[in-house]
Amino acid sequence: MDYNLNKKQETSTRTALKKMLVFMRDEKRSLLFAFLVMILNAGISMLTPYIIGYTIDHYIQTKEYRGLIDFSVLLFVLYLIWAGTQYAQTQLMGSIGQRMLYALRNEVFNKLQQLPVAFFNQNKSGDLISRINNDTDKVNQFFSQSLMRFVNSIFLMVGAAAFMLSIHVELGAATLVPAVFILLFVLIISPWVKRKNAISLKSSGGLSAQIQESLQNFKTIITFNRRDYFRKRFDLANQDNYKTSIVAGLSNGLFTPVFTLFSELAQLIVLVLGIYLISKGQFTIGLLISFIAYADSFYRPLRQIAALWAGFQTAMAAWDRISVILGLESTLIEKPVKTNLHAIHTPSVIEFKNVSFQYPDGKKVLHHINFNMLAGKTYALVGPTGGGKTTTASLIARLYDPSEGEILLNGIDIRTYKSEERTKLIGFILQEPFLFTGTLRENILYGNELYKNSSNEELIKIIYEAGLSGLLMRFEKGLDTELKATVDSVSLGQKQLIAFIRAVLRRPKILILDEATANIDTVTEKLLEEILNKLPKETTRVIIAHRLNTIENADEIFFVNAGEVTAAGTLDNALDMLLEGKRVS
Ligand SMILES: Nc1ncnc2c1ncn2[C@@H]1O[C@H](COP(=O)(O)OP(=O)(O)OP(=O)(O)O)[C@@H](O)[C@H]1O
Repeated sequence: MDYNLNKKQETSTRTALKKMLVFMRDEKRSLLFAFLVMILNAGISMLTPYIIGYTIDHYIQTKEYRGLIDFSVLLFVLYLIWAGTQYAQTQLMGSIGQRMLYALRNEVFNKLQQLPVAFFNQNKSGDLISRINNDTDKVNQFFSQSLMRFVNSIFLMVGAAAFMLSIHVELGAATLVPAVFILLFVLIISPWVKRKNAISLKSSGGLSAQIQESLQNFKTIITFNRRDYFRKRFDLANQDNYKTSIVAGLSNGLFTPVFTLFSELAQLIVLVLGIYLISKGQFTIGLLISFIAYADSFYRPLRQIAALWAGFQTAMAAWDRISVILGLESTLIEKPVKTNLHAIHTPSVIEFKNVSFQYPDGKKVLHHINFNMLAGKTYALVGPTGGGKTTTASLIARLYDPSEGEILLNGIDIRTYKSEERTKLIGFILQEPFLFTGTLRENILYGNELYKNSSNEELIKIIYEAGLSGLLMRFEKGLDTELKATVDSVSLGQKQLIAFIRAVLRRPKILILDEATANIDTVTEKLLEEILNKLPKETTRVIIAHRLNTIENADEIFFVNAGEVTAAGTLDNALDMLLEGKRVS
């Protein structure tokens, strides 16, 4: 499956909105309450111009000041309620927005946890971080700050239009004509504006990926004195971001002047037609004052919508970028179990049946491979760089699924195992082990359900029994040694030791070591070998190594190259195959 997020099609605003509404289901009650408060607020805004017009016509022009006082008190009370509801809706929508942002970030992050390795191969982490942080924030900004004003404006407009039409149908209709042009303008231009915003957000993601890449590789940059290279690349990404942001800004800025122009036109229509009607005796001054206020109540929110519309388009573009992640499904699904797990008795712990594999966008790495591995045996995978050893091991651990063929784990299709079952059975020490920020204890118990509640004393005893105490002693503060994910506080060799303890303590049935001793001194390597020998006798070991001395005790050696996995027989044979120049084709 193609997981490249930047190749995914953008969706229409309507589809995006529909998806967003599904996401808002948990906030239904709070939103309903906020909307009720909003209606009350908008209702008061609608009523006050009418009361003012009424007061002018009935009490000021007739000089009945008693009524003027009563209506002034009424207006004051209404303004107080208006202020209270204004505050309440800001608070309500602000907290709904924050809750949604929290839930949205969680949802995106959880989705990332479910996606397979292929997804992370195809997307840059900087861009993903930008989607989780920047894009969710754009959506939140719209929700917490603009949505309320947006809806409020719509209520005000509908109310104002209704009042205008009920006071004088012809004058009301004439006042609303410019709004029709505004609507047409919005319909025509919005998709283009959204696209410009999407390009700008994509470029922000690219910039973030660029920053992340150079921060991650700062040592190489300094060693090769290639600061200029990364500066240039950064400069290019920054320029692109600058240009696309300017275009997005310009397109966003189109709404306000057009809206303002048409709303001024509407005011002009009201004044000219209104005065004409008064001169004909068909309208009163009080009604005209109310009418002007209503026209303002209609077009002021419209101008506000103009300002918010750009934010809405940005939020929709950001939402698109988030929802493509949420819409992804892992292709590494669990197949329904076809066979009773206990019914199968096979000596093969792993079996490749006619397996072919190709990376998305990559070439075919394995062609119709068949081999099997027996319980308790040690297997070595050797071959030239880029030959396909790590790929073969990754398939054993189901980091990917074969493009063709089948892999059996204990005689059953590996795809039928639940991920927790499978990871319990298979331990994989990667070429570049990753440590998390935390203590050594936390790092070695990562993903270990067996000992997660053991005390330090119990754990030390377990480590001792597993023969791992020699490795633990390499760390001055033992299990309490503080480790950091980003800082080189531990050497690569030490990281490999930690990954080794981590994998062995999970007591897997298959232990895969991918160049796991490449950065370890010979004495420690001997120690690792002893530990490997101490593993329960049914544990299958799969060792990938370039240093042939590490695999001399293997029961079987597979030569992996040019799409093939061939049993090499003896170590000498494997050496010959390597020297015979059987390089990657
Ligand atoms: N994530 C990936 N996407 C696309 N192609 C990949 C990916 N990982 C590896 N490859 C390609 O697959 C082929 C086999 O790579 P693999 O890492 O399995 O080789 P290897 O034998 O383990 O090499 P090494 O000894 O250097 O670790 C190479 O041509 C490599 O470029």
